[in-house]
Amino acid sequence: MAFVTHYVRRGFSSSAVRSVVIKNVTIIGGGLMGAGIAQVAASTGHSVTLVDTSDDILKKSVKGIEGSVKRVVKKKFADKPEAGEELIQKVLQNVSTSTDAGLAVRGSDLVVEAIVENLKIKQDLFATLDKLAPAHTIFASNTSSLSVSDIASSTSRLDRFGGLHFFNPVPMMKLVEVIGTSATSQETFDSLMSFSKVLGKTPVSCKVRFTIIIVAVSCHASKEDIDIAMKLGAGYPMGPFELSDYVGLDTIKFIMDGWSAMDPDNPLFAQSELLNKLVAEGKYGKKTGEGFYKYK
Ligand SMILES: CC(=O)CC(=O)SCCNC(=O)CCNC(=O)[C@H](O)C(C)(C)COP(=O)(O)OP(=O)(O)OC[C@H]1O[C@@H](n2cnc3c(N)ncnc32)[C@H](O)[C@@H]1OP(=O)(O)O
Ligand SMILES: NC(=O)C1=CN([C@@H]2O[C@H](COP(=O)(O)OP(=O)(O)OC[C@H]3O[C@@H](n4cnc5c(N)ncnc54)[C@H](O)[C@@H]3O)[C@@H](O)[C@H]2O)C=CC1
Repeated sequence: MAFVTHYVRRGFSSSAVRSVVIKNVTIIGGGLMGAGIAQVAASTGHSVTLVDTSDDILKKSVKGIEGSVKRVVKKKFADKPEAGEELIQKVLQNVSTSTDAGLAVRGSDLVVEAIVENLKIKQDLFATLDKLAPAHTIFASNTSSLSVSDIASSTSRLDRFGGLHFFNPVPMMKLVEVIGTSATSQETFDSLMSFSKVLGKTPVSCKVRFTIIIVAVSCHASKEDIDIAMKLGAGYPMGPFELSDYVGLDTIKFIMDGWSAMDPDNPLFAQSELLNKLVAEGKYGKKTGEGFYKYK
């Protein structure tokens, strides 16, 4: 572990703040987001351990990382194939995998959690890791919709806990939302901001909402018409149904159910029969080959 001292402006005054230099990162969850976060962390020189529940899933994650970094290289190093090959090798060397989260966090400066969007499961994971990770290790959740304070409450390191909300696809999307709870220390917050910048991202401190997706799944026009309207009329790169398939309908349902539980009378969060049906049939979107649209 190392510290740097730098100056931040808060209001009209500046104050010296230390932030943890993050070198070793454990990422829990090797799905869409975890694999993407592992890729960008590895390509910016971090030593990454990617954790999931089985070796088969992890093999798929690493294959996905390799495929994605090759896409980046094809664009970025079109004229410099050797530099491109070097980056591919660097990423693959910097990523190791494990099915033992407790073991993986032992040498970590930062743990980023990107598992299923379920409060109890995230709390249980962090409660276990809290007992095993070194005292200095910062914990961060990539949650889309849950309260970071609620997740952190299962640990005894409230000051070293925050949200790091990346966007999908992680290698392409520049934004990272850094979320500090009322208990997050300034040092932790600054460390998460610095880490995001080192990854080449633009960190901001704010909350996220998916009103467009929610309005779309509750709406009665055809999905094709809504997607075309949002792309051609509003300049969105993907329409809300395409984007829902891209995010994962299982994740969208976790988010909507969570908000519905918090605000049951809000018609925006009313159950969508179509969404429920697709999820019940295992049609989660692009990752399973079918969601609102078919991808096979
Ligand atoms: C749920 C949450 O909590 C928060 C969220 O993340 S919400 C989701 C936020 N994300 C968005 O809104 C994404 C909206 N979509 C987009 O920005 C774009 O459609 C996109 C960047 C995903 C793809 O770009 P595109 O131009 O539409 O399509 P596409 O031709 O597939 O990609 C262009 C290039 O981007 C790059 N690219 C796209 N996806 C990539 C990936 N996963 N890895 C690496 N490179 C990628 C590649 O260079 C690709 O070129 P090749 O196909 O030749 O490899
Ligand atoms: N899909 C998206 O566009 C975005 C998702 N998020 C958030 O990121 C998190 C992950 O989402 P995705 O990557 O899309 O999900 P995903 O379903 O693609 O991947 C989740 C992975 O976590 C693994 N996992 C589940 N429980 C685990 C445990 N206890 N220990 C280790 N691994 C475990 C699963 O096997 C799976 O591989 C969620 O909180 C989601 O809300 C945030 C931004 C965008």
